Amino acid sequence: MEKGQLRERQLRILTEFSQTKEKQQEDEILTAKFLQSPLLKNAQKIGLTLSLPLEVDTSEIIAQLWVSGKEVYLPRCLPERQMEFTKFTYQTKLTMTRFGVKENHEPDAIVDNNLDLVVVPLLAYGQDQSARLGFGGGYYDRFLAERNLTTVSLVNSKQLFQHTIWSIEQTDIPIKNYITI
Ligand SMILES: Nc1nc2c(c(=O)[nH]1)N(C=O)[C@@H](CNc1ccc(C(=O)N[C@@H](CCC(=O)O)C(=O)O)cc1)CN2
Ligand SMILES: Nc1ncnc2c1ncn2[C@@H]1O[C@H](COP(=O)(O)OP(=O)(O)OP(=O)(O)O)[C@@H](O)[C@H]1O
Repeated sequence: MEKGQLRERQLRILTEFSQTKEKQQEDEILTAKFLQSPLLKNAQKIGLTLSLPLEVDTSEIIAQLWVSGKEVYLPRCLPERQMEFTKFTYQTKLTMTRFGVKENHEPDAIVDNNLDLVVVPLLAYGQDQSARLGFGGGYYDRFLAERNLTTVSLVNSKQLFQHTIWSIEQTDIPIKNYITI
């Protein structure tokens, strides 16, 4: 299957799922599993996103990372599909982007891409090839291609595929670690 075709299908399925109690329950399980994950133990600087409703909810994770004294970094999109991470605290001023997520575009933002762990958002995850399907901007593939960072994805029941049923590209970076329900 072409990526674009599966992306459209996943957007529809995940939007529908986002309105259910099951989605909320899965978010809670994924949050708990992530917070207990050995990947987090020695990680101080964590990169993750502010989730859209159709994505795995990251809000409680961010709150708990702050409580445990870890540093949270959010991506911001730059020209030419580049991306960088900015430090996120309760005081950070955010502005809404056309994509629909808030980002820190303040001139004094603290930029740091040397993260200990990056939680990578997705629409689909193919277990057999550690393959990831995202929104199609190619932001994470470009970002990860330039660095050797530890990555993990949180994958709910609608996002999980035992077999990668879409055609992967040369530039797709596998996400080696995943946590699912
Ligand atoms: N919650 C969340 N934040 C995230 C991501 C994500 O997947 N989830 N991203 C994961 O990568 C980055 C943003 N990804 C994007 C992916 C695609 C387009 C995109 O297709 N833009 C269209 C124009 C849309 C518009 O401006 O109306 C385009 O460039 O053609 C934009 C951002 C960073 N932040
Ligand atoms: N490192 C790269 N260099 C040049 N082009 C790239 C690179 N990585 C990805 N691309 C291109 O960017 C486009 C979008 O990539 P892809 O469909 O994999 O995005 P995605 O991983 O779903 O999106 P995102 O990471 O933004 O969620 C593709 O045309 C792909 O070939």
